[in-house]
Amino acid sequence: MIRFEQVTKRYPDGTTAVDGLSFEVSEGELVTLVGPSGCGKTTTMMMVNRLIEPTSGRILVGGEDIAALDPVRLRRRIGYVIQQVGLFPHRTVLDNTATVPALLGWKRARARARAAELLDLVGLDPATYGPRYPEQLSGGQRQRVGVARALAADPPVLLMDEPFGAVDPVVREQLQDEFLRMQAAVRKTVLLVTHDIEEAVRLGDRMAVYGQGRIEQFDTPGAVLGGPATEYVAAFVGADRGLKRLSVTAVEPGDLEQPPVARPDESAGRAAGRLRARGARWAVVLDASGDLHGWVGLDALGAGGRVGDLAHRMNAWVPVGAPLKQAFGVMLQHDAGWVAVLDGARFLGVLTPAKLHEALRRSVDADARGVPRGQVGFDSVADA
Ligand SMILES: Nc1ncnc2c1ncn2[C@@H]1O[C@H](COP(=O)(O)OP(=O)(O)OP(=O)(O)O)[C@@H](O)[C@H]1O
Repeated sequence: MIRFEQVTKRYPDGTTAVDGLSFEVSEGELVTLVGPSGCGKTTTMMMVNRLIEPTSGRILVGGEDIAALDPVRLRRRIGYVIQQVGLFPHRTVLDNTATVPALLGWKRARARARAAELLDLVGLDPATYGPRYPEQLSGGQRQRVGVARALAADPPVLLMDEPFGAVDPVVREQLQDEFLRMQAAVRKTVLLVTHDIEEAVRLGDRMAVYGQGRIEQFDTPGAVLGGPATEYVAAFVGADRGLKRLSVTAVEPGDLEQPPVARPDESAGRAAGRLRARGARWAVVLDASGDLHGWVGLDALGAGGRVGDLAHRMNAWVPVGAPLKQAFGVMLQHDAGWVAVLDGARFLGVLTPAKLHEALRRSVDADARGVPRGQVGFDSVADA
């Protein structure tokens, strides 16, 4: 969808911002460009919508050499989100969002209807926020409007330059989550510039790690963390890259242990006997179709009666396909030695710290062997 062929940009003062860059972004793929300040990320991105012209080489978008296209028409096919959102202060949020459709000559009613739909998509209620002015929004909300505006004319390509850079870490993570959910639905071809390695790992289907004006490694986050191509990349991704892998490795059914099971209508005494026989201290409570009802401890079963009346709600759970990092977080939050893994309402098993470690090892080994990351990703989380 976006293809760089030996692209070099030299500024008039002699600075070589990018040097012989070649890479390709597939349709519907999100590629993050990450690297230290001044390494050429923004220059790379701005050559795609011709805000900067390359010195040599070719860039193709949708198979067409963009040098031959009218820049204004090209830009209408490319959404652009920047850190200083650049909303028009005297226009309402709704009109800001409708900017590009209006430029494209859409009828006012249609442009506004589309803008309302987009605000909704980025999590802003159009009735509440549409009539406001940008200064009446928080930084995170402004950022969302920036994304909505970029998507308004439904461009196939989205360029994002540090789109979540201007907000605090908590809001930032929230915006990233929302963006991933949205991207799973709209599947744009996205180039996203960031200097934050965590963000690059979290958001990218693949990531390009920049050295000075060059890409040092272009691969899935798992592969970059598991096998940095150069010393430089290893230093850049950091000594804690094992930890970062938690974000890109998914919980899979094969990682799970099966605790004893009790039925809600079963007598407490019978269930307690089974637990003792297995040397277990608790059981999951599942109904006949395998849906999770809760859990029950051996101590509670001493009270007698029916298991269903003694069971606790299961709070420590994650959907299958969730990143290990999320599972680990839930484990810590509930101070539990395990976390239940569900497929919809159906109970699949529990992830224990030992199994979490095994899963991490599996992903390191798989990447070392060059095996693709399977179904790892956030779409599966968003769908769950
Ligand atoms: N108009 C210009 N004239 C001369 N040099 C420039 C110009 N714009 C950028 N550069 C230089 O080109 C190099 C790459 O800049 P670029 O903005 O692409 O980096 P970046 O990786 O996006 O950095 P940052 O993360 O700080 O935004 C830098 O050395 C920068 O100083």
